[in-house]
Amino acid sequence: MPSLSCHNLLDLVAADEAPLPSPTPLRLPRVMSVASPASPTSPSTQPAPPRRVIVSHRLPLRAAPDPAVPFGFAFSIDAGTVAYQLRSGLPANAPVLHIGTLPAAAAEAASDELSNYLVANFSCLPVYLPTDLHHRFYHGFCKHYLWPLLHYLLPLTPSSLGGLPFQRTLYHSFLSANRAFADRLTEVLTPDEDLVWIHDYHLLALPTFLRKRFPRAKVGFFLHSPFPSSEIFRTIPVRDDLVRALLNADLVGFHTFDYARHFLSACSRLLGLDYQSKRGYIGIEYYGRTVTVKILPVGIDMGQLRSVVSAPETGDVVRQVAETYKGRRLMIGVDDVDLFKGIGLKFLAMEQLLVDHPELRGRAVLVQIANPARSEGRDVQGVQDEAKAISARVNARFGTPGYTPIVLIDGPVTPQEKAAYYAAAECCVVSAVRDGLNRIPYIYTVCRQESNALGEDSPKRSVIVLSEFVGCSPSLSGAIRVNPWSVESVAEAINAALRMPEAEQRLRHEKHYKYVSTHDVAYWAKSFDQDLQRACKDHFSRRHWGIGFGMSFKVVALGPNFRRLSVEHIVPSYRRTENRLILLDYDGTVMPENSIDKTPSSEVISVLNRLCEDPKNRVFIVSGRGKDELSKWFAPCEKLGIAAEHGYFTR
Ligand SMILES: O=P(O)(O)OC[C@H]1O[C@H](O[C@H]2O[C@H](CO)[C@@H](O)[C@H](O)[C@H]2O)[C@H](O)[C@@H](O)[C@@H]1O
Repeated sequence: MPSLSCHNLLDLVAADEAPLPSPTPLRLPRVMSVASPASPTSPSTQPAPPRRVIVSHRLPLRAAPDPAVPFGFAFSIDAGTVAYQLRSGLPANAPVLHIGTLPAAAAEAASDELSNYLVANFSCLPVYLPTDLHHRFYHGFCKHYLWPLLHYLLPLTPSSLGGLPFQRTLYHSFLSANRAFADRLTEVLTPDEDLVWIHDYHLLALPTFLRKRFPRAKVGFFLHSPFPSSEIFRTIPVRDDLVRALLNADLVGFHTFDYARHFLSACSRLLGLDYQSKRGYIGIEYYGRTVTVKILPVGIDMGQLRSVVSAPETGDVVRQVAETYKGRRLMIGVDDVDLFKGIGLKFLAMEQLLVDHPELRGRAVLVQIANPARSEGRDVQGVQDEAKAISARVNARFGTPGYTPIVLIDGPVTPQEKAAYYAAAECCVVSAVRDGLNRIPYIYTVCRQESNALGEDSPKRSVIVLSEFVGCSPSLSGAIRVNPWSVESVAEAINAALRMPEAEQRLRHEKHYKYVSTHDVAYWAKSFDQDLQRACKDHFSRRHWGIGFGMSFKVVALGPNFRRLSVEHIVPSYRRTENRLILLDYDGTVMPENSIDKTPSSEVISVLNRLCEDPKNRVFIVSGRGKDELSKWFAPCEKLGIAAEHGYFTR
């Protein structure tokens, strides 16, 4: 029976954590009129659209140390983050509030004054996590357990490179951090108005904490990482908690059909839940709520990228790069340094290319830009060491004076320099062994199209060699798809790319550009935002009951006419009624769920017979149990109807 659950039980998960410093309640109005900096002010007669609360692990901020300014850091918006870019798809006059942690460098600056300053100037409300908790949450549970696992890396041995085995204490840190986000939201949320959009796997548990406090809150969640096959996901010791947490959102978004499919199969296999597809929407029925599943990959910020590509300094670098690699076949790769980007495999493919195609020696060049590592540990060091070792070996084997086949750039590279390399390269190689989406091929396509640095009239063309294990693969049908684990196939794909006739390159490029430029980040955000509103439209007409303890908390949503049965209601109705149909489930209804002897007691038989004696009654037992067992048990109740095996047999 639904009951209001104890408020404190969810907090028990943090029992073995040092208590979080109790946040001084922030003096912020629940509804704030902080509009997006880019937004025009709404006309005073029109009510502002609901506020959008964007929750991500990190705030979309940069922080440059500067002792001369208040708080010791010069803060600015980090326009390269999806959390910021998505604003372009939200209604222009909708207030926006970001919630997340400070940039790592500025963590020590935490204070209430800073919070007020960041809200007033950037619409960013920081979540302050104690350093140790933040470290165990992010570098411990997130980066060394959950993230590798979502990318199909099982921690087979305690010393596995990259993935650590599940540790309950780290999981508790993860929950504590998620709870701290919920605490912050609780201070400022207007639950019946605001639309909350949570981002990525770091905050997978947040919907449960939030739903517990605000049963009617409008909550969307987008997973930027892959959702792996349920065979992988079900190895997580707390798998049910995490699936239930996602189901506490109203809308759950994925980049690809496959990720959504794996999620649906995890719901089915772990919780026995089914889904329905109606009018293009996938819905999972969960305790009276319908959780909508959305499939739409993130896009890029076209306006921002265009301004980088068209900057005069970018044009200068494009010409320099073109000059440096004149007469060569230039390819580009840009990857974060982590286990899944397959940089080492890419370099091996480059070596294989030069072995198999001597005519490309002295000509083919791969410029590989390594973005700074986002994580720490032996795994990241291992990737860096391996990349350096393989490139050094290939360069020693095939390099000649003035010719270096693999140019590894692992120092800082400005967005303009990156754009210039993309614009100058005739092919882009992405060989990640697993990646949620990977927007590099999108950025490459746009840079090739929009740069005019090598002459206005030069025809636009590009070729992409793309791993089939990354999320953008299904949307780039003109790419040469490869299995990155097969070094020979990648080498052959690169060779095919370099030999592709220009006309074909142009056709493929056009197709990609058309897709990328129309499915940009604004398109994605707008679509998610609209679907979130649609998914929450019934919230007001339903009544909500919280049930379950800790991470298994969920909300039961009931229609307005739904009443809890009570003896006071039933008896007068029963007496008034002339013709009654009484359908009784067996296990858990007629007999207690936990009774060891499942045979109906003599009391049950007698009550059923008394009900059946009344000529106004028709009484049925409806059960999944077999017909033989039920007919034997209820032989003494001759007038009782039986629907056995979920109605397949009736008596
Ligand atoms: O390293 P983290 O702080 O844990 O963040 C994980 C990654 O987040 C971003 O990538 C993810 O979102 C991208 C856009 O949806 C998607 O292309 C990518 O596949 C996802 O992994 C960020 O861009 C990465 O650098 C982070 O590693």
